[in-house]
Amino acid sequence: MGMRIGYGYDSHAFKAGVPLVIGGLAIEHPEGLAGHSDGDVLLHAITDALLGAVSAGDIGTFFPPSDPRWKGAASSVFLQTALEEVATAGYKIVNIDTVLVMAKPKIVPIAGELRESVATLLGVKPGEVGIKAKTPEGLDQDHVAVAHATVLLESLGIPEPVGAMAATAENEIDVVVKTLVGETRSVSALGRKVTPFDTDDLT
Ligand SMILES: C[C@@](CO)(OP(=O)(O)O)[C@H](O)COP(=O)(O)OP(=O)(O)OC[C@H]1O[C@@H](n2ccc(N)nc2=O)[C@H](O)[C@@H]1O
Repeated sequence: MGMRIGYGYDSHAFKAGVPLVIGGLAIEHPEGLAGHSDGDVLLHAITDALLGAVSAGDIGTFFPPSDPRWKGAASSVFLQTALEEVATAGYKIVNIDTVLVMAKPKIVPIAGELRESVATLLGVKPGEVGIKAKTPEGLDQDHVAVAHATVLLESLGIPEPVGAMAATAENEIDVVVKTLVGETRSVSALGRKVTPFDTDDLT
């Protein structure tokens, strides 16, 4: 059972007159996050963490900021694509952890709702999502929202392709038959050389 780790990061500037959406949740605030899409900094970081975990590129390679199709797009669309990449690679989410760096709004009072929203979008349990926040102290970045995300994946344990399994089984049956009829076995099922068994060794 293989495991893989992914990390994602994003930043967006605050802008007046734009709705604030974080983790798929609409939040009451005088400013929102400027972006080509809905500016959901948290979902963008999570999307990149998922894509990175399966070495599938990044959000910008799938959804270029230059492409007018993604203007004002809901970031759940990007997340959905990343989830499909994870499933196609044969993995599922174990847990995810995030850090939001922003002066305002305060995240702790809405962390429970954020966790529920992100968990629903990811198809995991709220207890498998971490939501934390930091004030950008000493960074002079009060006009910016930053998000970091890490994700742990585990293999779904999808068996080998049927053809390969059949070939292995055929090889193993061949070895068993040859052993039963007394033919000298010189190659194992895995193709490694095996020292021929000599009955004289028993005497
Ligand atoms: C979600 C979207 C929807 O259009 O827009 P926003 O809402 O953030 O504006 C985009 O996917 C948001 O893509 P994002 O990846 O954050 O944008 P950028 O940072 O500008 O990177 C765009 C592309 O350029 C690549 N890139 C970026 C910087 C750099 N020095 N070298 C690069 O090769 C990135 O890997 C990415 O593939």
